[in-house]
Amino acid sequence: MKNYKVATLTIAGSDCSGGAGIQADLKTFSAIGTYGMSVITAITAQNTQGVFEVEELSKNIIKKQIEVVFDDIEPSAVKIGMVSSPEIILEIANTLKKYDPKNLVVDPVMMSKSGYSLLRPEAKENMIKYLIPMAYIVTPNVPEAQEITGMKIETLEDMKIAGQKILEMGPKHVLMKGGHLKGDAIDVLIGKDIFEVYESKRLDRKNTHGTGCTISSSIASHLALGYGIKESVALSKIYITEAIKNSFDIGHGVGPVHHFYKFDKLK
Ligand SMILES: Nc1ncnc2c1ncn2[C@@H]1O[C@H](COP(=O)(O)OP(=O)(O)O)[C@@H](O)[C@H]1O
Ligand SMILES: Cc1ncc(COP(=O)(O)OP(=O)(O)O)c(N)n1
Repeated sequence: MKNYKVATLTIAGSDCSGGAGIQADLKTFSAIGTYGMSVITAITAQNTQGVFEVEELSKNIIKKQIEVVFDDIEPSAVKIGMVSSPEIILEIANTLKKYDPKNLVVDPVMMSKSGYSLLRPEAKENMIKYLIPMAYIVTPNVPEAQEITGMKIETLEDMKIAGQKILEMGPKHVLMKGGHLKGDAIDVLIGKDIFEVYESKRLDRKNTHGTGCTISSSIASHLALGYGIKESVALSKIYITEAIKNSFDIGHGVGPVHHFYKFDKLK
């Protein structure tokens, strides 16, 4: 099901190497079949080997980008990624409130795989206070869920408990992503009267740059297209698994996942 009249918006940081951030989000929106738009919050200088520098944009230009998009093309889903500072988070939350965005997916990005902090430590509080409660779904990985809840997460049972704690912070749903735990790649969706486990074999692949950005944008796209929450997550789990299976061995570090793997089969 594709519908390029259905618009999706990402509010996130730019990854000049194209594997994560805004670039991954826009590729995913297009691959799933929605019309992608972007509000850039920060420019990162990064590649497959790491993040080398970050420059945040002013809260004024972030606010203005959101306003002009919403005043002209109302997105059917919004995904939030890297938001870096307490001031940027507050500005985004206040601006979005005016538009009551549909299907808000909050990926609480904190650190890149290479270990660079993409969220200032003092911004965590605003993330919990303002963005997480607004979300239709929050998609933390294990280290992020540990930071948000303050609990250690080592098992599937811990993931369920942490997910429940995050749900109590106000979002409608929480997808606990289990890619950082040992064993198979198991994600858990928690909501009111919802408890679903999505399981796939752990793929022995080096090139997984952008997995978190990609699955959250895929969920946003599927919600925008009208799928329900369980189906959106199920289809996105299949999408990320195939994108990892077909990932690119480019660069000298952790290469990116393949957002358009489906189109290879058409050749
Ligand atoms: N090696 C892997 N094999 C299969 N799926 C994976 C692998 N690594 C991560 N995933 C999946 O990719 C998605 C993102 O995973 P995760 O690594 O937990 O988050 P992030 O990319 O935000 O750090 C999840 O659906 C997870 O299960
Ligand atoms: C600009 C930007 N935003 C987010 C991330 C983190 O992306 P993620 O999908 O978690 O992928 P990794 O970087 O962890 O591979 C990022 N790197 N850059």
